[in-house]
Amino acid sequence: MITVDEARAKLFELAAPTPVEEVALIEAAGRVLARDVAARRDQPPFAASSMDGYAVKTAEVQLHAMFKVIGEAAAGRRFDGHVQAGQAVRIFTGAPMPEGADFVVIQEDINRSGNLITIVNEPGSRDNVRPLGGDFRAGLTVPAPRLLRPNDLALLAAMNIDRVPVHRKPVVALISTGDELVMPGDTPGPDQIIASNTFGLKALFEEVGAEVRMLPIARDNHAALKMAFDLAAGADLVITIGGASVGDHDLVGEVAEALGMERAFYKVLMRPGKPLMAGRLNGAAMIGLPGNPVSAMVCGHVFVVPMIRAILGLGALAPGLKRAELAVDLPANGPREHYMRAEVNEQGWIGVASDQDSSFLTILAGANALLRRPRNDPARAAGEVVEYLPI
Ligand SMILES: Nc1nc2c(c(=O)[nH]1)N[C@H]1C(S)=C(S)[C@@H](COP(=O)(O)OP(=O)(O)OC[C@H]3O[C@@H](n4cnc5c(N)ncnc54)[C@H](O)[C@@H]3O)O[C@H]1N2
Ligand code: MOO
Repeated sequence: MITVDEARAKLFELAAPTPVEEVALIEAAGRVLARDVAARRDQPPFAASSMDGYAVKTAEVQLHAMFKVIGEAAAGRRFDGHVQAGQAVRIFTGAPMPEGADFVVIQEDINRSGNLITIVNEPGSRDNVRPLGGDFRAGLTVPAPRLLRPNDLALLAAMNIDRVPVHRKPVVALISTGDELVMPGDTPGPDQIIASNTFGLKALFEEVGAEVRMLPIARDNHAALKMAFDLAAGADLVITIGGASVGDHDLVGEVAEALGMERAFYKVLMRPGKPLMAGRLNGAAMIGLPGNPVSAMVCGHVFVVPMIRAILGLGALAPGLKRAELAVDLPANGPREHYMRAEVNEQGWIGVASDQDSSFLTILAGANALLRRPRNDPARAAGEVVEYLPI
């Protein structure tokens, strides 16, 4: 058996980044920028007023000074003349500064009578002018790779970039396997349960930018599993759930190998998630997740999410762990790295769920963290600092 880190490294070897495609900026939220993009203009493209008020010459700004208003500058419509000594231009936020003026006295500090204004409050030294290119100059790059967040989209729009090069969304095919499974809403037979894993995993993988195809449930026989793999053709990543262990009906590895799967590994020193398998199948990466619902979700967080990020060009990085103080004592851990369902409270203390059964979804849904116990970690006392993966 290999360790969690070794398994993740082997998964990263199977994770080829998807090709680059161009999408409209309006579609680019959550996509991964694949090439540096450069601003097409300066922002602001002219010195602009940052306040509503009156544009004047700095040298003339003092309490009780008087000016004659000779025109107006609004956002989108500049004042064409030149401001001379003793003159002011009515100006609004975002408007280009008129030539000859380099200070905006805010209107709250002005008394106006007809075309005459007087500075009636101490105007201070802030000129209220945004210099040309103060935010960015043409040519400033947004470097790739970068997961495009809402703030990035606003920046790219301001840079006048209407199309962006991004990695194509990896297509993930999800296959539940098992005679016991029916879909939510169906009527299960007396020995059947509802397929739950695919729903959690689909949401998890879509959250990190994959396009997920949920395939029909495959029954526990060679023909059904083969058909499921056929339906998965074209996916970048084929993920099966269940049938990974050692029982007589656990056929996934057997069928995948008969179809040409080159195995990268089988079984990981991990709890839950031991019977994890991976390999390459017809040019796609293939992962066989264990069927236990919590095991499948934990493997999704610990392995598949980082792998999807790598396929998206974001690099081969383990998921970021955080630290918290233990709220309880913990016994020594065994030889498998343990991901315990846990809850971190607002004070930064972490407590573990009392039942760590790898099939209990109520406990997983109530957790906000997976507390990571390293292999053979000694007993830990309340107050010690431990690592966890936020979920
Ligand atoms: N003799 C041994 N038995 C088992 C071992 C072992 O080492 N020796 N490992 C155990 C561990 S650990 C796990 S985890 C499970 C994993 O088994 P499989 O991957 O073969 O999964 P199944 O047997 O098909 O299912 C296990 C469990 O999960 C339920 N299941 C499966 N798929 C779904 C789904 N899509 N949605 C909801 N629930 C699902 C299934 O009904 C079973 O209850 O093996 C242990 N056994
Ligand atoms: O993957 Mo299993 O959970 O170790 O029960």
